[in-house]
Amino acid sequence: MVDTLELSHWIGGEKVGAERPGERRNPSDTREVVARTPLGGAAEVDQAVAAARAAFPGWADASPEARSDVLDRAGTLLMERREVVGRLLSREEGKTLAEGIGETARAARILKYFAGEALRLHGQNLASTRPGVEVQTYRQPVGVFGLITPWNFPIAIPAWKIAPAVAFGNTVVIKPAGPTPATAEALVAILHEAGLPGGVVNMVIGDGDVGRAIVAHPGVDGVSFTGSQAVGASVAEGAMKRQARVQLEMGGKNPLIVLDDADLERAVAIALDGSFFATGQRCTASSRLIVQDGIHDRFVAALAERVKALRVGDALDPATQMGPAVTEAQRQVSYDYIAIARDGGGRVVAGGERLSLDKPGWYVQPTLIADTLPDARINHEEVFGPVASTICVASYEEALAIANGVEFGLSAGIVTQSLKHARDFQRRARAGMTMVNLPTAGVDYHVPFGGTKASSYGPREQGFAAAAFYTQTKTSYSAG
Ligand SMILES: NC(=O)C1=CN([C@@H]2O[C@H](COP(=O)(O)OP(=O)(O)OC[C@H]3O[C@@H](n4cnc5c(N)ncnc54)[C@H](OP(=O)(O)O)[C@@H]3O)[C@@H](O)[C@H]2O)C=CC1
Ligand SMILES: O=C(O)CCC(=O)C(=O)O
Repeated sequence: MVDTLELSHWIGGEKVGAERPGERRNPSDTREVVARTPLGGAAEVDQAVAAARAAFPGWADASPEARSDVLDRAGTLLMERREVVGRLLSREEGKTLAEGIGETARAARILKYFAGEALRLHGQNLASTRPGVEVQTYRQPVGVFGLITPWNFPIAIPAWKIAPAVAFGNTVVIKPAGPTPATAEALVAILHEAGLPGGVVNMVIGDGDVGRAIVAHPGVDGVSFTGSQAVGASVAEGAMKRQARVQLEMGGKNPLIVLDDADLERAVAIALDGSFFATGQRCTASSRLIVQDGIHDRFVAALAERVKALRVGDALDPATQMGPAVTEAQRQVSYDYIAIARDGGGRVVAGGERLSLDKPGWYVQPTLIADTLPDARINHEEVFGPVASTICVASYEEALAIANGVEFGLSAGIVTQSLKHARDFQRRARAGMTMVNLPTAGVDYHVPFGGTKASSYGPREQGFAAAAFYTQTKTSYSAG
């Protein structure tokens, strides 16, 4: 039997919350309790915001080098422990061990990247329009940020919100997603072990009420949220009502276009990765495969074979290629959309049935549905599970119009050997990120991340773009 972790909130550098009525079960084997958790509410958010406010002046005035050193040490510790933390992540979230360890290493690199960015924050020196006057711009910390994170990247997303916030001198209150508090706590504990002063990063574990209390709190100067569009809209409304900064990363209905001239094997490998890795639970997942008629039948047949061959199983089993859904509810969403696609005329060519393994877990068959129509529900609503549909088209122009014809616009991909079509797609795809001969999912950490239309709102996240959200500009005029 494996250990059950006893989790705590982190407030002012202390572990708080001795009562632990909440529990998180292992989605690969629901008999196993991964963690017992406190369930915070408005009172804990109040305490956490007070701690963050108290820590803010000292942290904002700390030398960039001191802030950089903490992030660098935390990155080193996390990288050293990536196997242990990655294992916890996979036990808690259900992605495969390779994916869990890979995500943990990615979080460690994000911490180290922002250790560098802390030292590179810069302003501008300009000539004034008036003689004898100088103008300078500075980037200064904003204050306290509320960070509300989802379960699907339980360490990378907290890392890419916490790291820029603290690198640039802010303090934070983070609310991790209900299903994945233990992985988030591992990150917060490592930051403290690396020397982060108490109160700079506070964490309150709980449900949506904790998120609501953060959004409404007058002591929170900005909110960064990743999750569903419905909750994102309410977060934006609440934050804007009191003029707090807000940044939202929400869903996708990401298209992957496969043109006739694509290399078949390569196209199939790209679709398999984009649609099914991480159990399809990525906002960047390829859920619409838009395939030109000359390659369509061969592509569907070859992809169906690869999907059927995917080994679904316990996330910790090294032979597993796809872990379970994160929760029973999320598994049900996949089942529901398979039924919706069938009702809409789709033909299931792989998966589509309920899946029982030798242990109780929230397993779901990876499912490929062919012959769907561009305006069918399955091609407009985010599934967030291992379910992809194909749409057959006659031309590149038709494919592009369908790719752009949804309310989301996060990531969009094309597989082709035509430079002309690849370049045109990069220009005309209405998405925040375009991928040529690459899966729609799987992004770098040092460049901007985000979408258009209903996928994102506010300044971009990650990489050098993060400074726009986590700093404010001061313009200073001086005359000699
Ligand atoms: N773009 C992306 O990366 C992601 C998109 N999604 C999409 O969202 C769907 C549902 O996933 P889910 O995790 O439930 O997403 P939610 O939007 O419900 O949750 C995201 C985060 O917001 C919190 N939250 C919930 N309600 C509120 C509220 N009223 N105010 C403030 N914070 C709140 C959640 O807490 P708690 O977990 O405790 O409820 C969680 O920490 C998925 O099927 C998928 O379509 C999900 C994850 C990531
Ligand atoms: O595709 C990626 O690497 C990132 C995906 C992501 O951020 C998400 O699913 O929330």
